[in-house]
Amino acid sequence: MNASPYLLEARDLQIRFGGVVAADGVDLAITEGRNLAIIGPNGAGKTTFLNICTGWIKPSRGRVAFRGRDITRMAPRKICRIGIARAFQHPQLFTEHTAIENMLIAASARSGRQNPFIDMHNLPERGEMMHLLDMVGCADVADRMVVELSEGQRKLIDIAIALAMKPALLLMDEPTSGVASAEKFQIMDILVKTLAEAKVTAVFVEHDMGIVENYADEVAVWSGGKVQFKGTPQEVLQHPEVIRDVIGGEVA
Ligand SMILES: Nc1ncnc2c1ncn2[C@@H]1O[C@H](COP(=O)(O)OP(=O)(O)OP(=O)(O)O)[C@@H](O)[C@H]1O
Repeated sequence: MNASPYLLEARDLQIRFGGVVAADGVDLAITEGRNLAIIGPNGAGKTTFLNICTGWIKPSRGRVAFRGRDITRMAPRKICRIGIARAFQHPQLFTEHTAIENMLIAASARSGRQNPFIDMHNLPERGEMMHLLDMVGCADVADRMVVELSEGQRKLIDIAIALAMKPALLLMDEPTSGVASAEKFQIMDILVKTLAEAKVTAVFVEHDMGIVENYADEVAVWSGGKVQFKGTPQEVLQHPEVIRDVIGGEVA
């Protein structure tokens, strides 16, 4: 039973790498259904937070709970199985395979059926994987080699792979980085709609304030290894310290 009102709750996270304090008492609560953007200057500890939540880094102090369950010392594979998926800044795809083949490779890994001689195209998950590609608007490129696709399409396929794990929470590092400006909003439209349909809450690190303003329900501002503010995009993006330290503009 989930005794916590939050989907994910981080309390007092601390980690240092040599002389660098990458998390210095991080406190953050994420509510189910409220997409959260993480913003902040380079080196503030944003990616470190995602790494702690996915089990890749163990904090020296503090606790992370997912649906009230302590996951601080849990292995990444187990964290993924209980409902936290991750998508990276650079999509982790096999570029010399087609989009559907990438989906089917992920389906094989999910089921633990990693036989190199298996007839991938006849896997029972093919229908499900085509449906996921369809959800992210990539069904028409299912048989195209990933190397031929745009960065935006690769990002969407990477998200479709993450959704194959049936997560409740998807953590993304800069979902629109490397995507042509004209394509960014289109990608985010598809992404946010797909995640809402799949009932997945998104947390995304983002440097583009236009994306934050349009697609986040809440924004957490990272600075010096901790969360300095949290609020709606309207509240946060007009905060004088955020304008000065993160957006880099003149304070009115
Ligand atoms: N594995 C590591 N070993 C040593 N130092 C690290 C490690 N991971 C992160 N750091 C350092 O910790 C600090 C926070 O890094 P992190 O990548 O979390 O910041 P960030 O806010 O995501 O930055 P950016 O916006 O540039 O991606 C940085 O100074 C970084 O160099």
